[in-house]
Amino acid sequence: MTHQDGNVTPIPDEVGLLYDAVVDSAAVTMGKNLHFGYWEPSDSELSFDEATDRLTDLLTERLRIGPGSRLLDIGCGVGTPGVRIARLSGAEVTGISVSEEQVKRANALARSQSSACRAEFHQANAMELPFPDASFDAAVALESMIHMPDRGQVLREIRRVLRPGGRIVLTDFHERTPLSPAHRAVVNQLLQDIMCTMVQVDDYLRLLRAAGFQFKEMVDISEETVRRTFMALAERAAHMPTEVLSKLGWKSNPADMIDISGFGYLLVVAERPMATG
Ligand SMILES: C[S@@+](CC[C@H](N)C(=O)[O-])C[C@H]1O[C@@H](n2cnc3c(N)ncnc32)[C@H](O)[C@@H]1O
Repeated sequence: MTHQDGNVTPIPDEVGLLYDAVVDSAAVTMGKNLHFGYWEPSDSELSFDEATDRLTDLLTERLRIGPGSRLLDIGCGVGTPGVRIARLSGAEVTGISVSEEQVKRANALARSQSSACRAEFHQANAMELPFPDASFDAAVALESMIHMPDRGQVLREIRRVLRPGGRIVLTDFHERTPLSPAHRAVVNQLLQDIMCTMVQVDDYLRLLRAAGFQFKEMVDISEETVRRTFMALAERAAHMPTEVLSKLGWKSNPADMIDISGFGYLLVVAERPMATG
């Protein structure tokens, strides 16, 4: 469905088919992590792949998990972040994605690790999580909320499957400053290409409260993520064989996003309150 602002509501089955279709070309463009990189000003030498792992670690620090914890990874991609978190934290990770192909690759990656690394992946829709109440200690949604048709519904589902005191740590795209009509057209094309939407800067406080979460932290990490990620993607796209590029089906060009400062990237942390209700 196309809205007045040009945004299109993603349909989970279609998002899954999109990721199935681009699984190989996305690996060439994005690498093994399907998310933005994170660079501090002092990290000028960090490669895109290192910077995407850095973003995973930034979220992991906030999850407060360790050996014996159970983590739900919502929108697990090809398993790179989930396996990394399992390996480095000792937590037991259950990941879900709507893409069957991604889940196959994620489970193959998990099997290639030592038996001390406990991670498994399933095809499932975050709008209806197939898990019992209070069955996880924490949840992470690394750049998957962007694809959800209803963020409020997903947050309610996450709250349900978290134990009291459990944390959700997520990232999302947001409109950081009002976009000019020309910039909005470029951003909307990108959002349509990858079947996602972005939020307004104050949406999360309302969404979290309505889902019964206690707000903990919200950081705008656009400065550390957006510009350099689009520079890296533009650089890769410029050297990519045309058949790989055409498989991705992008009408947008990452180079056009580099100077759009109104497109932002948010890190959000919330907790299911201890008192249940
Ligand atoms: C941008 S990728 C991020 C993947 C992974 N978190 C990473 O950082 O590498 C978005 C992921 O969200 C998943 N996803 C999108 N909509 C979903 C839904 N409704 N339920 C579960 N997963 C979903 C996609 O299949 C994909 O794995």
